[in-house]
Amino acid sequence: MMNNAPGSPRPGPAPTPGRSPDPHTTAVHAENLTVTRGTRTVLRDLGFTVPRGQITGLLGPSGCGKSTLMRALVGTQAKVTGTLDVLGHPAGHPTLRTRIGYVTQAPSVYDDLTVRQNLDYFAAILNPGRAAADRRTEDVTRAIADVDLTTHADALAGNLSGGQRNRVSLAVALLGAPELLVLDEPTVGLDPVLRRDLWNLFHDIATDRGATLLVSSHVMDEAERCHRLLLMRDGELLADDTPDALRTRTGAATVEEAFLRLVDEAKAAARTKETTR
Ligand SMILES: Nc1ncnc2c1ncn2[C@@H]1O[C@H](COP(=O)(O)OP(=O)(O)OP(=O)(O)O)[C@@H](O)[C@H]1O
Repeated sequence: MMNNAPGSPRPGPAPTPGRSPDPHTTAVHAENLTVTRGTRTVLRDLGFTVPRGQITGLLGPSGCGKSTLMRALVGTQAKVTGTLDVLGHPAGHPTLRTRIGYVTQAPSVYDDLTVRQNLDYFAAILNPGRAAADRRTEDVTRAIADVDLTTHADALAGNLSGGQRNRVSLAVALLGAPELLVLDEPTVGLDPVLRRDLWNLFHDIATDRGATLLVSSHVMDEAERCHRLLLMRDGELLADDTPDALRTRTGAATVEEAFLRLVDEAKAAARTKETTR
């Protein structure tokens, strides 16, 4: 749990025992989560939980605060206040480093190394020493196959397409078999076949490995592929529900339509509040 003073440079542990849901079933728990960037409050008073072993989609228009929320979760965002627990620890806790895989929007790969060399490098950081050499080779080969880059394993990362480079970053995140994968818009720039294959991989990772995935997107049709959704707009949470429940509750045929109805409801509520002041 975390209750940071505004302006603190990093989320720091300040446990409040007994208030969080069971960390065996809950991967992320947030209460009154607020983030300031510069002089702007970009996340306002968020409260939600992310269940373990499922895919939760973080959806909302560009600039609504998805990346900021992900940065707060992995402990790289300053000026975070409120409660944010991740895998039973305050966000940013050192023991979380090897338990979370985080893929940013900008692929973090070395252009002058091949795909395999990139993976070998990160595998050596995760599992150093000669004794782990065989395990590293296995892990690297599996991660490259997971993201469907086996035929490009010996290509220089600098010669790959944008989508392929994104997949190298994803393979790096998969190396340590993380319990929580935080993926910031992983399907941007991918063709429909690769998008489908990646979503199938996300489901395999959740089902076969029991991992939790938090995947951001501003493409609403990807919402239908998630077990649960966090719908955001302007730094606020509009909904925390399953796609089915959202459609039923709003009487909408699609999640996109449900989102638009929730936006209209929020605007109407804000107008009512304004006129009754
Ligand atoms: N360094 C910064 N200083 C001040 N404001 C910032 C900074 N970085 C981002 N912001 C603002 O914070 C808000 C949330 O940005 P964020 O990148 O989290 O949105 P997003 O939903 O991930 O957008 P996208 O889908 O385009 O990546 C935006 O309004 C953005 O302008």
